[in-house]
Formats: sequence, structure tokens, C-alpha cells
Amino acid sequence: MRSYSLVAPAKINLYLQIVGDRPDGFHELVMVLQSIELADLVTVRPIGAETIQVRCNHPDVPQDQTNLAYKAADLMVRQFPDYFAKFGGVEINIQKRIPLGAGLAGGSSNAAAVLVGLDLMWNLGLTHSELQELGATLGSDIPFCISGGTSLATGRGEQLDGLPDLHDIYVVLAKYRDLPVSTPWAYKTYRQQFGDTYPKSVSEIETRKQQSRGMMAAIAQQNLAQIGKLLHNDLERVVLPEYLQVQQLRDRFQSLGVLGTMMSGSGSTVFGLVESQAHAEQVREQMKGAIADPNLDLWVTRFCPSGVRLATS
Ligand SMILES: C[C@@](CO)(OP(=O)(O)O)[C@H](O)COP(=O)(O)OP(=O)(O)OC[C@H]1O[C@@H](n2ccc(N)nc2=O)[C@H](O)[C@@H]1O
Ligand SMILES: Nc1ncnc2c1ncn2[C@@H]1O[C@H](COP(=O)(O)OP(=O)(O)O)[C@@H](O)[C@H]1O
Repeated sequence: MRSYSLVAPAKINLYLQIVGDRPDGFHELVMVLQSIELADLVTVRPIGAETIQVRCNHPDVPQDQTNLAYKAADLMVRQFPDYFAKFGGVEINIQKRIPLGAGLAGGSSNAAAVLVGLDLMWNLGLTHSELQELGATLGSDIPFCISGGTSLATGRGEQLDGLPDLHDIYVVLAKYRDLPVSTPWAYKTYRQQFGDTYPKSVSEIETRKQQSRGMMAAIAQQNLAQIGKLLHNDLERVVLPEYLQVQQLRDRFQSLGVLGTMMSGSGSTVFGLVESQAHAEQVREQMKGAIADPNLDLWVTRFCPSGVRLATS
């Protein structure tokens, strides 16, 4: 048995519409999810003892049972106890590059990489959709992190329909360090503030879902200018008033004339879309010059056509 190193990409949300309540207590969503090249590196390594160990180079990432990567390994152990008994445990090493609590699905992508990695290490031969079904029991974004690319995500975010790949689109990410936003808080607050407007009938639900049509058409036509204009995220309605620094990042991107700007997921990352690497680097420098705050982190990255993949050494 050998080790496997996997690239675990982050995602951004090009579209996030909260349609209403679900019977399971989650929210019914319509999202467009997009993988980006910014990624963690996750290595799974066989160890003799029947244990799961997590190591991470980032001091704030938990290295115990609460780590999503640990939970993914534990799920595989429970699903395939004979393999665990036969081959022993696993050490998971995470080289963290995706910021935490950023709305970029860093933890979810780590968990997705562990599912894919253990499938390879134990030679299970599971399909993507079998791994996604397992991943969905741990988190709504994990199935997407396995397949990646550009995808429509519905249900609670786990029902995926692939969309045409979007090429040559660059992304500038801006996030204040030490400003994580909790996903459960964002959804809970949204329900408190807007729950009374959630649709009651099936036909009203269907009508609301149609609001994403413009974005779907823009993606089908690969119309970047239109995609930039139609970016949407309902969670901004609760996060921006509470986190003024996030609003400020968004305003700043807007003033720099990017194709579009939006908060990703539940935040606190704000992204700006641009059409070339040179322009992306210029925008990053302009952001740095305009907001002289040492706690502001900026990245230039680009759309990526895949989810978790084997790292080439
Ligand atoms: C907001 C989004 C947008 O892509 O991502 P992030 O900002 O976390 O990256 C996702 O909807 C987050 O997905 P994920 O982070 O996997 O969430 P989960 O662990 O499944 O759920 C965390 C909590 O968020 C709420 N939740 C999540 C998904 C959903 N459709 N409805 C919800 O109400 C629930 O309160 C749940 O307990
Ligand atoms: N493998 C992991 N990577 C990052 N954070 C993790 C991981 N496992 C658990 N966590 C916890 O989950 C929190 C938010 O997770 P993260 O995936 O970074 O945010 P988001 O869902 O906003 O993209 C972190 O602050 C951390 O406490």
C-alpha cells in the first residue's frame, strides 16, 4: 500500500439563491459552484496502527475528531471495517492554503480528498457518485468538491448537474485574516430575518427557482460580461450588514471596474472576476494600495475544471 497526495481545490459561488425551508431543517438552494486553482494538498498515508491521525501546518485547524478530514476517514472506516482491520489506519497530512471560515469550502475539500484518497489506498473502486453519496452525509458542499468544475447545485447543495466549463477566467480573492463567518450562523440569521417570506406552495417554489435562468443562459453562452453582472448571493443580505469590512471589500472591487464582485458562500471572502491574469494582478495591487491593512490577504487565482485530483509530484 502506498501514500496518495491529492490536490483539494477551493470553490466560489457564482450564484447562491435561498429558495426556502426543507423538511430536514436545511435550506433549499439553487447555486452555481465553481472550482478555483487555490487548493490545499492532502496526503493520505497508511500506518500500521488502527487509528486515524490528522496533521496540519495551520495552527487553527483542529487535529482531532472535529476535523472534517478526520470525519471523512472515520466514515470510510465505518463503511469498510474489513479494510481498516486488514490494512490498518491512516495518517492525513493537510498543507493548508485555503483560508479558514472563508466561504471557500476548505474543510469540505479536505474531506472530499480523504474520501478519494482512501478509495485509492484501499483499492475500493468506488464511483464518483458513490463517494459523493457518502460525502453528502458529512456536509452539503462535499459532493461538489469531489467532482468540481462548474456545476449547478440544488437541494441542500448536494444535487449536482454539470455545466459547461468556463475557461480563462481569473479571480482576485480578498479576505481579512481573523474574520471567519460561521455558516450555521449565516443560515440561521437568514431564516430569522426572511423566514416569513419563504414560499409556501410548490408552484411558488418553482417560480423562484426560475430566477437563475439568466445566469444559466450566460454560462451556456460563455458570456463573461453577463456572468459578472448576474453574480448573486442571498447570504450577503445578512453578512454584509453585520461585517462592514466585507461590504467595504465589495465596494472597493466595484470601484475598480471588475467584471463582477460578490461574497463567496457564507463569507468572509469577497471575489472579483477579471478576464486576464495581467488585469487580475493589477486589481490585486490596487486593492492592496487602497486598503492599507496588514490583515488583508489577497490572492490571484483562476477557474479550474476539476475537483479533487491526484497531485503530480
Ligand atoms: C454556504 C455554502 C455555499 O456553498 O458554503 P460555505 O460558505 O460554507 O463554504 C454552503 O451552502 C454550506 O455548505 P457546508 O459548509 O457543506 O454546510 P453543511 O455543513 O452541510 O451545513 C452547515 C449548516 O449550514 C446550514 N445549511 C447548510 C446548507 C443548506 N442547504 N441549508 C442550511 O441551512 C445548516 O444550519 C447546517 O447545519
Ligand atoms: N479540514 C479542515 N480545514 C479547515 N477547517 C476545518 C477543517 N476541519 C474542521 N474545520 C473547522 O471548520 C471551520 C470552517 O471551515 P472552512 O471549511 O474553513 O470554512 P467554510 O465552510 O466557510 O469554507 C474552521 O474554522 C475549522 O474550525
